[in-house]
Amino acid sequence: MSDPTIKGLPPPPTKYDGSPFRIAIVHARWNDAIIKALLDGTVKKLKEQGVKEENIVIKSVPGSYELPFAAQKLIEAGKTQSSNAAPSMLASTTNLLSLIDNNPTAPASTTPQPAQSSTGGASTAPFNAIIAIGCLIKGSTMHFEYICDAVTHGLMKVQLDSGTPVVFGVLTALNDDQALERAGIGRKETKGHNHGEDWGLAAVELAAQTSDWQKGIL
Ligand SMILES: Nc1c(NC[C@H](O)[C@H](O)[C@H](O)CO)[nH]c(=O)[nH]c1=O
Ligand SMILES: CC(=O)[C@@H](O)COP(=O)(O)O
Repeated sequence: MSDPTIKGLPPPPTKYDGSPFRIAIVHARWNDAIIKALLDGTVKKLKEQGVKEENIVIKSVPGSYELPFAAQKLIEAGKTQSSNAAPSMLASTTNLLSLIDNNPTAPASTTPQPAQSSTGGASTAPFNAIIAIGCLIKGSTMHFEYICDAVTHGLMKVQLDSGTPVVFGVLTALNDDQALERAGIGRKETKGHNHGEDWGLAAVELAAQTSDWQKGIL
């Protein structure tokens, strides 16, 4: 492996508070010993930065090729949940008019509920970031190259089209040891570095920065 004093992700310039955010992780199940280590590293870092466990949604798909589609659908599902949790403005307006008519039988006003329930339960806000986790290991055909290319471009397209950050958590390893070392479970003494930790950091940073940028805060 290359010199760790040169290559790698330095600590973030700002310690971001993850507590307001809702993160979805979608992981492939191929090469599951490596996936499990990556997933553990990702969740550990998310929690270290304050993301609440109830606001971390974890879903799985068979393989990495399914990650872009799943990421797209999870983003849509998060937005659907959010709109379902906030009663429509029409319903609120109707109730307001009923109250003006002094109609005692009118239903109570349906003030839109906050995304975070009053009991502090799981948020129903749209996801602030998606982390797509997979592990592709080169075999003896070109299958590896085609999936790597499709998944990489697919995940990038999902994030640019949706405006929701999608962290690229896909290992593209030429052999087992490369994958094991990048999951921090290498067979050599050093064991390597768990890239899942980097992905958890990236997700909270992009969630925080995107939240500011959407409000015009630079
Ligand atoms: N060989 C690997 C795969 N292959 C499966 C595909 O990702 C996909 O699930 C299948 O072609 C059905 O659409 N997936 C990985 O994640 N890792 C591999 O090494
Ligand atoms: C990444 C893959 O699809 C690869 O593991 C499949 O192996 P093979 O090319 O030997 O079929």
